[in-house]
Amino acid sequence: MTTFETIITEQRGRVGIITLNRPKALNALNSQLMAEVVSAAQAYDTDPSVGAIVITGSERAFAAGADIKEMSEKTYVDMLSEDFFSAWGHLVEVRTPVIAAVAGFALGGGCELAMMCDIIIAAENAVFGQPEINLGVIPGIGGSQRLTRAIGKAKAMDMVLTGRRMKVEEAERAGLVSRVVPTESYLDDAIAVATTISELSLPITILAKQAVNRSQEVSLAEGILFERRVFHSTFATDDQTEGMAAFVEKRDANFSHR
Ligand SMILES: CC(C)=CC(=O)SCCNC(=O)CCNC(=O)[C@H](O)C(C)(C)COP(=O)(O)OP(=O)(O)OC[C@H]1O[C@@H](n2cnc3c(N)ncnc32)[C@H](O)[C@@H]1OP(=O)(O)O
Repeated sequence: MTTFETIITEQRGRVGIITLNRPKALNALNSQLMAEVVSAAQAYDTDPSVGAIVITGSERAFAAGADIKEMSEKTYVDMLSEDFFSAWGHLVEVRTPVIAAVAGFALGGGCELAMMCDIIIAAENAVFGQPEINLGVIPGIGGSQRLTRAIGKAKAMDMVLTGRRMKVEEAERAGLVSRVVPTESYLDDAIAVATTISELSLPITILAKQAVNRSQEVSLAEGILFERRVFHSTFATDDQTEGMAAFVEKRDANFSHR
């Protein structure tokens, strides 16, 4: 068993849950916390008993950003030689579907962490923003890129250049979040979505995630070819045989994740 200091991990059924646990600092993301998040996510990713991962914070803050106090001590050469923030990118290499359950502040690195996940389930009190401009810096964990892809250049420019915060209704309209749910139940709602995914075929959910993610990287023609080849490959799985047989026989599918 791995003991973490700044996160709590728990498995419920086939769902692995990672809870950020720096409440006094509103879950500010320091290097240790992010290393622990990546390590926990990688461990769940290689565990066949886990079919979906949920990353969450507290009702007050998903995460109020990268840790400003940690960064304030650093020089340009520190940042360059440490390649600061590069290690956080390993989270997007996780193949198992990852859901962000966001309540309260999701600012700066908090918003960027949510955007590294595959689905964002947001509580009614969630607030998103990229306020780095107020600190004399710019987003550094993908915010200028992923936010622009998620909500378009017009709104992303507005957010990044003014540092303004976006309430959840606007975030949903803009396409940043997948679902808005009551604050009282946001974590249960996110776990329910994760449970649904985790009970489907794991190899097929991995392929589905890869296909959607490919659309962010390549041309439409290349993406469609990639999708078709991956679709063909699903016919090499037991779960394709089972899923289609279950439909024909009018029963629930019993996926073996093979
Ligand atoms: C630079 C890159 C690439 C990425 C970034 O993420 S930069 C950071 C972006 N985030 C921000 O600028 C938000 C900073 N935080 C705030 O503006 C406020 O804390 C707030 C609006 C989220 C909440 O304000 P509130 O008055 O309710 O609470 P505070 O007293 O301000 O905070 C409580 C406690 O948490 C510490 N805190 C909050 N955010 C951070 C952070 N990003 N880094 C480090 N520490 C943070 C805050 O200092 C306070 O702790 P102390 O009382 O011990 O100072």
